[in-house]
Amino acid sequence: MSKITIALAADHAGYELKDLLREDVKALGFDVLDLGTNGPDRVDYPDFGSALAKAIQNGDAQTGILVCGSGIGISIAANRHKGIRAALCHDETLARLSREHNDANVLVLGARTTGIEVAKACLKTFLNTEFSGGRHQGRIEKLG
Ligand SMILES: O=C(CO)[C@H](O)[C@H](O)[C@H](O)COP(=O)(O)O
Repeated sequence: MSKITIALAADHAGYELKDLLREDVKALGFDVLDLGTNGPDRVDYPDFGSALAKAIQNGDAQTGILVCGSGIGISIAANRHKGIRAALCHDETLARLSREHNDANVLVLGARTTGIEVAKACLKTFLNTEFSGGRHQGRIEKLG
């Protein structure tokens, strides 16, 4: 069976946290698709949120991690794409619920709002939590 690929992307505000999380993703045994950005030069978060959403839509990755300054702009960008359920999470409870109830396929973090240890905990919980299905399944389907 082929390994699950996790795509990561960030803007200039989020690339350092993205790079830290990339190592955690690898350590958990997943393949990684890093879509940048890779330095502090200013870039536009819609470009990176959209690139990651397209990578999931076309099957290059099954799950995504997005980071911008607040997490808000890059969430909006990703969620404009059909089939993408990007969840901006500020703690482990939200990361768990985003998987159990919303079957989120993209975890979004704000590098300027969330500390490194909380971000790492959110990542681990997100990747280790299954969708609960049941009453939540029909709600997911209504999202399109
Ligand atoms: O947080 C963001 C969008 O919601 C982005 O990271 C932007 O960088 C943020 O809007 C701040 O922009 P700046 O160019 O870094 O001042």
